[in-house]
Amino acid sequence: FCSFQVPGGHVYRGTFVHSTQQAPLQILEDALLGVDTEGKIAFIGKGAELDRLSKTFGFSPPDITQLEQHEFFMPGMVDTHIHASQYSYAGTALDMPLLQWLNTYTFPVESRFKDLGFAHRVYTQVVKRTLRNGTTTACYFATIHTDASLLLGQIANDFGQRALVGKVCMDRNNSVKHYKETNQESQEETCRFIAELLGKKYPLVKPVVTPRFAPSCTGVLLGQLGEIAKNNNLHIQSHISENAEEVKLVNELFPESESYTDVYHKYNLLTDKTVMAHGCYLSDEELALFRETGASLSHCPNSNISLCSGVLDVRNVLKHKVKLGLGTDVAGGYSASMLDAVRRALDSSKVLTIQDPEHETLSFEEVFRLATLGGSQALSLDDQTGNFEVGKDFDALRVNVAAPGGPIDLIQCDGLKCATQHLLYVYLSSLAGDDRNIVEVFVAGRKVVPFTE
Ligand SMILES: O=c1[nH]c(=O)c2nc[nH]c2[nH]1
Ligand SMILES: [Zn+2]
Repeated sequence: FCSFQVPGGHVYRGTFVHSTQQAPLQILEDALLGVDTEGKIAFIGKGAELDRLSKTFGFSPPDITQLEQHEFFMPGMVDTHIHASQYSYAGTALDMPLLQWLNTYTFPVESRFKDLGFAHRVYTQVVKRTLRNGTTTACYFATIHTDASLLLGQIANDFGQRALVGKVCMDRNNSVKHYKETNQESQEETCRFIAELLGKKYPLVKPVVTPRFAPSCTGVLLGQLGEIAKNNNLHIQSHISENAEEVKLVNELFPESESYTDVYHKYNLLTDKTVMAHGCYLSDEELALFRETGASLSHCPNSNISLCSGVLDVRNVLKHKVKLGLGTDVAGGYSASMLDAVRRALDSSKVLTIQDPEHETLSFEEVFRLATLGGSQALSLDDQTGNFEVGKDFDALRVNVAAPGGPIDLIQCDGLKCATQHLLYVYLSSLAGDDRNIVEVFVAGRKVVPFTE
């Protein structure tokens, strides 16, 4: 804590809400939280401990930022799966199932990212939009284009977002001419992407090895990407078992494998730094393999519904002790906001309960954890972010539930002090709080929203 010094550091006083391993929702009323000069949480204590904390950490009362009534801090949200390139057509083209949707809309749009001007426009918009909506950490798919993917890394760094960035790999695609690589190109460009992105030494932006999904990659490429990830100790992301037709196709393309999960496992693509999107049709045996390897799942409920793909049984995934976070999956998911992912996750769980009253519906507290701590665990970044533990980076949203001009009327709280749990509930899951309620966003202690320019 010796690096803590006001004015370099910062102290906040007010209500903090976050999740821990033990509790999906912990509410800390009148807490004091100090951020050191490196952007890490130096201490978190009670307001009543002001004297002791101010002596230990060397700050004085005027240095403290006091939250207003109806405000709280929550951890920044972690989007474990988003296609930055597809933000260019988010909100449209949701009238087909996955494989036809890819061929008809997705591949033609993604092929345009050869144009760096177009890439710059879209990538700037998606980074700003997600940050403004409280995504402090994003795990991005870009496209097959190395230079445009590097540009996405630069833009995330410039705006101060924590990000994993993947140059997409695909050496199999018969539908859109030129939107594929040879096996050799994919391997060489992946190596160039990794070397150049790591060479930038961005503190919060890292490369992630990104085979698009098994149907877009030959076994040879999958094996090479497994090697590259292993040799460089890198994250891996892809898609798995999203849609029934896709699962059938994978069984046909990889007849020697026992399951979709087995395909990735054979090529060393399931590690404790792997995140796979969807997983709607995984068997219990496949989930057991996820658990054994430490690989995680990204639950993308908006996309699952929008493309009529399936409904992930999150409760079953959690029972298997598989790490799980939430993803927007733009543009299969039409919203880039993690608040939407929270609501869709709750709705999807309720659909399962309608189908089977024995199903144990997810609580809003559990989904809150998935959007924050769960996501950081799914990305193996929970040593750095996900909640307000001393030593982690201060990635936080300052939320004002009653923000002027915002979408929430706090009728039930008229004249009363609202219970924090009620405030969080109306903001997150029922009264559709949105970016108007997120008055400030911090990543690693730095205020990144409102934007400075
Ligand atoms: O939702 C999805 N979006 C994609 O871009 C994609 N590619 C393979 N599988 C996919 N699923
Ligand atoms: Zn996806």
